[in-house]
Amino acid sequence: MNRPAPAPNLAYDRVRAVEWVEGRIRLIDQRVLPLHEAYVHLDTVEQTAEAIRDMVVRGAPAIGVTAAYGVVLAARDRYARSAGAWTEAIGADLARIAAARPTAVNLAWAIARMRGVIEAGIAGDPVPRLLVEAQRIHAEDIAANRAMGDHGADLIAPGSGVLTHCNTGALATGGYGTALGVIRSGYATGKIARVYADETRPWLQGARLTAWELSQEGIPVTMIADGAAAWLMRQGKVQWVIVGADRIAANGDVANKIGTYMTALAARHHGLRFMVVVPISTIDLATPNGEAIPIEQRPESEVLAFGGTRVAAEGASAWNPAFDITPAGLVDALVTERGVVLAPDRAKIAALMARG
Ligand SMILES: CSC[C@@H](O)[C@@H](O)C(=O)COP(=O)(O)O
Repeated sequence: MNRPAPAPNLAYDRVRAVEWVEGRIRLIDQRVLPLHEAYVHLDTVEQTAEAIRDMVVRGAPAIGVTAAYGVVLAARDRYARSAGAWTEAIGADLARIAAARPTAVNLAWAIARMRGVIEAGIAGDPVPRLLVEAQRIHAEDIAANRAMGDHGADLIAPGSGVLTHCNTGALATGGYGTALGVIRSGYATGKIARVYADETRPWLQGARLTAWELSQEGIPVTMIADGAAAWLMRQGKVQWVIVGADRIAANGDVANKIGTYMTALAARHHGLRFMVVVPISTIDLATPNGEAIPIEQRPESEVLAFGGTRVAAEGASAWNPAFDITPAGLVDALVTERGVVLAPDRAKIAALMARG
């Protein structure tokens, strides 16, 4: 049951989480979607780091793309101040952007790639060369997402139901999406009949962002409270859980949005399959296992309050890790632009990365 090719005005073509527009970074403000479609413009490194930290832009690949454009802003400023000393001075700016959020390795990966271009030597004004590199990173991410969409959809039997967590779509990437890219491709080819989305407390990336992206394209999406996931599985409504990741360690352990681990546990208990969809830039061979992945702790207020109003009883405190670690043993398929790794482990991941 093949569905018609997607219309060009679909959400993933229209929506760009991050764009370079007339010498500035333009971000769609993900804090206020879907109620408002507002944009934030960035001119400086400080603004770039703040926008990443404050979740104006979020999602590992989108953070990486934003960081790359942030390096262009930094170079413009440093070069204008000192054409002779900008390459040393920019080091502090790179460190500042890299420190904005610790878990998504795409941030450090994009900055390292931009640093490589600087260290290779740029004669004269660095902006044109660095902008080309940032735009390459952006375009490569979109192409990777398209390839992952096809690889992941191939694994799914026609007419399946799937559960996803957080937002991994056009908003979280350069465009199209990782796990949501597989869902887009799977829906277009009749593999996926129904999508369930965890609301994803406390930021509600599922309810606000995933539901917004899918409903604009006419892909049926049913929201569930995060705590309903195991019971949904028990009813036989889903055959796959499909998620993205912020970092994959060398042994295949997966850091992703808090709540991912419990869906993986529940999937294994119910005999369902668990798919993790990432670009190669999310795999970090320098991190040996999940225990070595830094987990961002976010403010208590995100859990204690809702929409700025305190909902937890006075006197309660909150523990608010933004991510958790799913052990590699719970992952059935790791999907990348280079192809699929079933039951990923250290040796298979090393082989995937060596393929280049
Ligand atoms: C393609 S996005 C993969 C992950 O970055 C995504 O699942 C996620 O956990 C995002 O967390 P967020 O805190 O919204 O940046």
